[in-house]
Amino acid sequence: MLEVRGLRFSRNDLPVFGPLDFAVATGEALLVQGDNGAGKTTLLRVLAGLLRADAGEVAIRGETAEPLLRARALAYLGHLPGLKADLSVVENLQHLCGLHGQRGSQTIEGALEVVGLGGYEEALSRQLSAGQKKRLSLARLWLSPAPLWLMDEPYANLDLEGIELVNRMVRAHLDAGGASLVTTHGAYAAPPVRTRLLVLDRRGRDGAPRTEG
Ligand SMILES: Nc1ncnc2c1ncn2[C@@H]1O[C@H](COP(=O)(O)OP(=O)(O)OP(=O)(O)O)[C@@H](O)[C@H]1O
Repeated sequence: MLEVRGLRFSRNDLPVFGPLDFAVATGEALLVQGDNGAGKTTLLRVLAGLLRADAGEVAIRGETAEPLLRARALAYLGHLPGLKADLSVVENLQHLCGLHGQRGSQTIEGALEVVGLGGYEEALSRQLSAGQKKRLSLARLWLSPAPLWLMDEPYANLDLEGIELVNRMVRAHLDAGGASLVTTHGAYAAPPVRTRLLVLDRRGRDGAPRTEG
């Protein structure tokens, strides 16, 4: 699904990560681990095409990841929910599905039930708690037609049931032929699925990242 070769990123001439080489197959999750500041978010933002790498190649299903292909193939769940505060829960999902597309087999109402937000359809997103906002972002991911999920700390702000929800969603997505990258600094759970491990490490900045799995 995803193949990365020699991927390197620096800020103000200071290396953040890389060069990194890794691959994620269909049906697999890649767990990206590292301490605060190790570069996990930066890596996901580079893969999503939101930041430009200094060097390296990213291929999706064997094709160079040009912007249009990234837009079709990747769904990014970031730290910030990217919601419109004055739109309702349903309106937010309609807006996001308009921008990013929608899986034919899913409805907005169904996705809200999946993430435990049934009954909140008309609530404004600014009225939601942090965990409920995360659940709304997860509903957006659930509706996305993209096969590769980039999930930045998906467990943050979630209660135990929410952690189980993320695990169920990742498992279902992989079973349906998807793949996923999940960052964690280790304080949260990890999906109990077939998982590769990529450890980003501040020592990686001198060119020695550890890749396992
Ligand atoms: N917008 C920015 N401008 C300048 N430096 C940044 C910016 N965002 C991140 N950094 C720096 O880049 C490095 C990697 O940050 P990144 O957010 O990728 O780490 P992380 O592994 O996701 O951390 P955390 O676990 O705290 O979320 C850090 O040293 C951080 O200070």
